[in-house]
Amino acid sequence: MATSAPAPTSPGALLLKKPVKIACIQLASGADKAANLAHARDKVREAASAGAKIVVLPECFNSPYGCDFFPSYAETLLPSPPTSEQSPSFHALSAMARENNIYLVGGSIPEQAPSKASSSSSNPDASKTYYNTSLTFSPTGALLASHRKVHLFDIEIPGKIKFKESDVLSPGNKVTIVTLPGYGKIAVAICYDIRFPELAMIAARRGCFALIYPGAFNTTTGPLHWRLQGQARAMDNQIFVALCSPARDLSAGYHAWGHSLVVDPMAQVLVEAEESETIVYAEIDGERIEEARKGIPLRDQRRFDVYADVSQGAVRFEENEE
Ligand SMILES: O=C(O)CCC(=O)C(=O)O
Repeated sequence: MATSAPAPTSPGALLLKKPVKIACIQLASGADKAANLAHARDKVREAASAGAKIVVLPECFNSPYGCDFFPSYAETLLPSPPTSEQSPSFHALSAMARENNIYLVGGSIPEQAPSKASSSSSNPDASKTYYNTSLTFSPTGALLASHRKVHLFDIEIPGKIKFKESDVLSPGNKVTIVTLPGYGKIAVAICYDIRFPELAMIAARRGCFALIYPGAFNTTTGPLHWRLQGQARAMDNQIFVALCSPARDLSAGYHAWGHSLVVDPMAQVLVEAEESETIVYAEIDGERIEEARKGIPLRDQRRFDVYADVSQGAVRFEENEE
């Protein structure tokens, strides 16, 4: 992993080299992992048949969402590639990307890795570290990038919602920028990561054309902040933003907000789902980024003599080669 980055893309270059159709699959999943993977495969095929070349799945698409579920659904991803016993989801996602000739941002799955801490504890789970991890695959089925959720979802709004991912999960430690050959760069982060504008700003200043967040907001914070966060990250960075949620399942312990959406660089919502299973599509075009940046030229007006440029300095990031 690098701790500094190449110079940001120069103004004027088209960050998205050609228009592309993006799809967010608002997937209904349940407790049966194999069934979830099979269902995801059908829906990815449907999205690709409709012409999408970048397809996004939701956070924890192969399991119910909740701290109690992470250990039992977790898969081993390293060393990469894992065997199909270690990670059926890795192989299913790779096949979905390859079969449909698409870029696939594979939502997220619980990952388990050997713990760096001593395994002498009597608690068997103390020998493992768990992450909430998103895998992105190329149209050949090759893994392009892996993002471990950096900001864990630890909140308590009395009487409404309490969630503490850090009871079970460990945080990732980098910004993830993925080059999609033929198109340009996207950034991938997961759900609560969207609340930290620094991460989005770093990715945007490194030349991404879109920020992609598999997420699973809930029925308390969803109506308050989901769309607002998507529009805010788009507005601040003059970039496309896609948020992909699971469908809402009122029989599950966690009620996802749904409302998967795509926002343009002027912060206009191009498409937004309701709460049930669906696929939302948007045609996105790099000219829209240039238009937004020409009209409101934030990129030339920044005052790094007054405040720091968060995209420079001690930034931990990972970027694949084109
Ligand atoms: O930020 C929020 O309100 C929700 C975040 C969340 O659900 C998550 O990180 O999975």
